[in-house]
Amino acid sequence: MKIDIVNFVDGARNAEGIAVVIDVFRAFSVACYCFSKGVSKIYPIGDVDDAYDLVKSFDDGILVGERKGKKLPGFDYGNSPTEIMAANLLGKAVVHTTHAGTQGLVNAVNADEVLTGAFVNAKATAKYIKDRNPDKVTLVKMGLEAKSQSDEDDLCAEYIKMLLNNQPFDETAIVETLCNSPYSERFFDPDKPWCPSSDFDLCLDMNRFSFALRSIPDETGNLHLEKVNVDMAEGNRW
Ligand SMILES: O=C(O)[C@H](CS(=O)(=O)O)OP(=O)(O)O
Repeated sequence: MKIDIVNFVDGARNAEGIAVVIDVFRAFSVACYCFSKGVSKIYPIGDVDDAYDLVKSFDDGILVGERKGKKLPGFDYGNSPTEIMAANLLGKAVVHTTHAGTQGLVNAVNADEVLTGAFVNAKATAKYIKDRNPDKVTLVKMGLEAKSQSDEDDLCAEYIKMLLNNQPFDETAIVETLCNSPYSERFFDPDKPWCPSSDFDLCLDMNRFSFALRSIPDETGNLHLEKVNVDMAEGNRW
């Protein structure tokens, strides 16, 4: 299995094999928490106006997402796992647009299969890939605003790569590193209430979920995320 690590929208566009689009803070942590709250579907969208249009086609649709970290006008929830955990989302269709994460999914058009990447389901994602045994895996780090490197996505890519290679990785050290990272400061800044410290904790709740999220087009051509439960006991070497 050849594993490449690439960056941002260009990296997503050129990703081959199984692509894992990684966005720890916060898009793909949020997506996992949405499924844990019983949403029916998540539609990752690039353009904000497309999100406003798409949600109108659902009786039970809600808008989740951000630009510059803040909830968008008319949206039901920000890109915040804390908000998602407090919401009643059973059966809702989530239309999700974010500055970085969802841009990677909509641009990963050359991959055979596209998955989301986050710490909350990293082992399940790696196990899913190992079971598929692909020739090529591309780990796409979306970083800050899909423009610059960020510690959490770099570490998550390294972590998934080590899991795929059956190598040990100190998960406690990941959390410690991120506690002291400048990329985590916004979660502890009283002037940024849209990034609560509980989001930091929820995004770093390592391997809380035993499912992978696949991004696949539906019959109308819109992408949606599909939850794939992964048997973590059978053949689990971690
Ligand atoms: O909502 C977030 O935390 C980020 C903001 S930014 O793009 O990294 O500045 O959005 P996401 O798309 O989840 O990375």
